[in-house]
Amino acid sequence: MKITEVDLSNIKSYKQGTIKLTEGVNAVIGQNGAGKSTVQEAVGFALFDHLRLTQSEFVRDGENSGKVAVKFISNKNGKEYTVERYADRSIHRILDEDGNKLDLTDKDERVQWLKEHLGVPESNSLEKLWKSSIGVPQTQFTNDFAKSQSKREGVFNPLLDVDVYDDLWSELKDVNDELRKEINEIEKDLEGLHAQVEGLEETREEKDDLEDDIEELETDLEDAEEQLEDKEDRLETLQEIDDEIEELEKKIKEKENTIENREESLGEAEKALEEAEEAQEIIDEVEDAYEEYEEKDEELEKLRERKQEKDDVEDRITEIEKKISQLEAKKENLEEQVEKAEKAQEKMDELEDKKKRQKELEDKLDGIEDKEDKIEELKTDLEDAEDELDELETEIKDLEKEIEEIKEKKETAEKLESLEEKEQEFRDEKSRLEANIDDYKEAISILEDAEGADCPTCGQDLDAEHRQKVLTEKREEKESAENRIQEIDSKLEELEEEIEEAEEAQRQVQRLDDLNPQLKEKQEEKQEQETEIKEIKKEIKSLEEEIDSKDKVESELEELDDPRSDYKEAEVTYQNNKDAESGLEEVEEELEEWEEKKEEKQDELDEFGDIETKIEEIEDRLDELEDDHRKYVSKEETAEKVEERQERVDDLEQEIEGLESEVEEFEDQLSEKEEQLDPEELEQLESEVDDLKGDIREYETRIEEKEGQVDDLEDEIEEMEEAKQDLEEKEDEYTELKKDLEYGEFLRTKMRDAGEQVREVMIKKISKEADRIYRQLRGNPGEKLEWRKDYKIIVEENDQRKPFQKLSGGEKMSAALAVRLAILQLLSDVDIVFLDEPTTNLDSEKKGNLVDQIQELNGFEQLTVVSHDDTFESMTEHVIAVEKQNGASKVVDQ
Ligand SMILES: Nc1ncnc2c1ncn2[C@@H]1O[C@H](COP(=O)(O)OP(=O)(O)OP(=O)(O)O)[C@@H](O)[C@H]1O
Ligand SMILES: [Zn+2]
Repeated sequence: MKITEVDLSNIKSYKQGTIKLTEGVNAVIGQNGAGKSTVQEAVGFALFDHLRLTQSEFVRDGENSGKVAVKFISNKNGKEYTVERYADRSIHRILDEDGNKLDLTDKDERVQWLKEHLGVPESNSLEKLWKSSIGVPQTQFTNDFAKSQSKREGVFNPLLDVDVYDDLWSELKDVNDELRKEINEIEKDLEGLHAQVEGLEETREEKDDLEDDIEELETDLEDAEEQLEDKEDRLETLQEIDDEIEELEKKIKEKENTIENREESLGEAEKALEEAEEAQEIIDEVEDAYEEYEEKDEELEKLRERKQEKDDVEDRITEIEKKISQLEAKKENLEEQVEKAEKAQEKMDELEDKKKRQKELEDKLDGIEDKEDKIEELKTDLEDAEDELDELETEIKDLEKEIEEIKEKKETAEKLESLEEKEQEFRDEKSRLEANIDDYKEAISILEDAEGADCPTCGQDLDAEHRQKVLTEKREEKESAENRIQEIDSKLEELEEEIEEAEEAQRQVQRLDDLNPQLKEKQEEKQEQETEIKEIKKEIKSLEEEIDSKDKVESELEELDDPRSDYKEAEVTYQNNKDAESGLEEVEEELEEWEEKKEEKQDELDEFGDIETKIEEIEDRLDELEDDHRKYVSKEETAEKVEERQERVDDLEQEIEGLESEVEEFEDQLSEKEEQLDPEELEQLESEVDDLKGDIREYETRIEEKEGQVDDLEDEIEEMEEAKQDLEEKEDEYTELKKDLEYGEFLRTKMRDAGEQVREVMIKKISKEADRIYRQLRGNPGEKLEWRKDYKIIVEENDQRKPFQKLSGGEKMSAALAVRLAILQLLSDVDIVFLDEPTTNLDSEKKGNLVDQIQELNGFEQLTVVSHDDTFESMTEHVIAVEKQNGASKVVDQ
């Protein structure tokens, strides 16, 4: 097996890095902190399921997750696979050469697959093998050997696979203990079963005895039953005769009862007959009185009906009278209303003219008041118009004044042209003078120059005198020109002012073209305004004349004293009462009708006459007749029954006769039967039958009792027989278990011994190989290494034995390395190893030995050294240099 590539993304200091590894020795070289150990850690994480840190710590700071991908060649089939594992994400998968994901359903399957393809024995754990041999972390390398014995066992026992035996030994204890427990339980069961089976024979005998008793009892029972049958036959015959006698006696008694009953009825019937005959006699006496009473009673009935009719008529008359008095009240009320309406109408007629006059006057007054308002309005208008006129007059005056002033400026304005001409003349003169001054200056400067040849004025030779003369001349001329310019300038200043004034005057004069028409317009407006004022005044005057009559109108109105209101009041009264007249006629008609009705009813009432006296008379007569009438009524019914009651008496006498002859006949039959029966024999038989029945009942109960006992015993026997069967089975099982336990104990001892033996053999082999490697590393044939069965390392040098703790740092490193390499070679098919800083504490000679030795170690396909020591750089085939640049690890050389 060999790893070909380790690919890191966002792992620890790596953003992205790919480390290619080859067969043989690889050296990952770099400064402290460059990112070397990370490569080894990544392999442990992906292939061996081991990470010293938490996954989050493994992820590059600031990232959410990181990824490791390790490519390797399988031990099993030589194919290349890629194992991908993410830190901080639960993805762990294996891809084949074509990048297809292998179908491994869970962690167990994945671990199984990895073990097969990495060459790790099934019974070893990936993680433990990695930690103890393949990729031992730097800190752990020598430490494991310096630990206490039990800690050492914890590390190395599982590796040597001897735990299996120990596990078996302790598991077998559980099995044996379980067997012992079962044996104990069975022993207890057996004890119980023995006790149960003990009484079986005795119980069987008891049951047989009971069955004999039952047989005897059954024979006795049969005898008794036969006797009983005979006796009962005879008893039956006798009892039949006895029953017949009893029957006859009963019949006789019944008939005699009936006779007694009928005789009683006969007595009652005779009494009733007598009563009926007495009643008939009374009726005959009071018959006449009864008939008169009935007649008079009927008459009274009729009279009372009549009297009711009369009362109804009287009630009706009272009602009519009530109606009449209501109508009369209504009539009176209406008459009052009619009078009110008539009076109101008269008043309205009376006020009609005055009302009209009031209206006329009021209209007139309204007109006058409107005119007064109009005058007020006109007066305001007049004031406004006068104000406006004043304003116009002022404006006209102002305009006239302005025009006058402008006219005065006309002269000044007309001077402008000549002033401007004058100005131009001065300016021309000034510029001529300025040109002259320039000429003078030139001449003066020529003259002042001593070398000058000719005179600039006359052209003759310049002697000193001439020069002085001309110079003075020129200077004077220049000065006078300059003076003249000054003069001109002051004149020009004055002129300038005058021109300005003239220009201003000219502007004013031009305005006259506007001002004159303005003045004319205002004057016209003034004239219009004056006409308007005159008209307004005229109108006011005419209106004031028209309103002179106001006082007269007002005093007439006051005198009238508002006839319209009185008229209105009368009108309202008339409206409210005007319908009363027609209402009154109706009421009068109605009243007449009711009076007629009353008269009719009164006639009707008179026709009835004096019913009341007649009723009183009849009532007196009825009082007299009442006693006899009552007697008749009370006896009438009884009297009618005489014939019927006579018949009843005759019937009863005949029936009694018949019954008496029947009784005689039954008595004859009875004495015949009594001769056939002996009462003593009957009594005897009855008591014998009773006794026999008692005997039979007793036999039956005793048999039942015994049978119950037999049933109980049978159940008991069955149970015991079952227990006996159980007992036999349990005894077989017991023997079997005892044998198993013996074998278990045997196996257990053997296991313990075997584990120990296997371990010793393995450690001896490893120790021998480690000794070889150690000597090679140290390069000193005098040193010897022994790895003892308690996993202690002892080094012997020149017959001096040194335990691990006493070794120097370099010796410790070499010794630990030797043992670990030996373990790997002998215990697994894994032929790769990572060594993190193996040269720590070694001097340069030992370093050289180590490097040589590592090169030559046989049995390893791939060996990767992680180191900051550059000794490896010169000595190994494949060097991978790792460096940190800007906080990220980089593979710089490989
Ligand atoms: N999660 C992380 N993110 C970024 N950097 C990290 C993270 N964890 C550790 N490091 C840094 O990564 C760098 C590389 O660590 P590594 O253990 O690989 O160093 P090394 O090269 O083996 O050094 P030494 O020789 O000292 O053991 C260290 O500087 C470490 O501080
Ligand atoms: Zn001159």
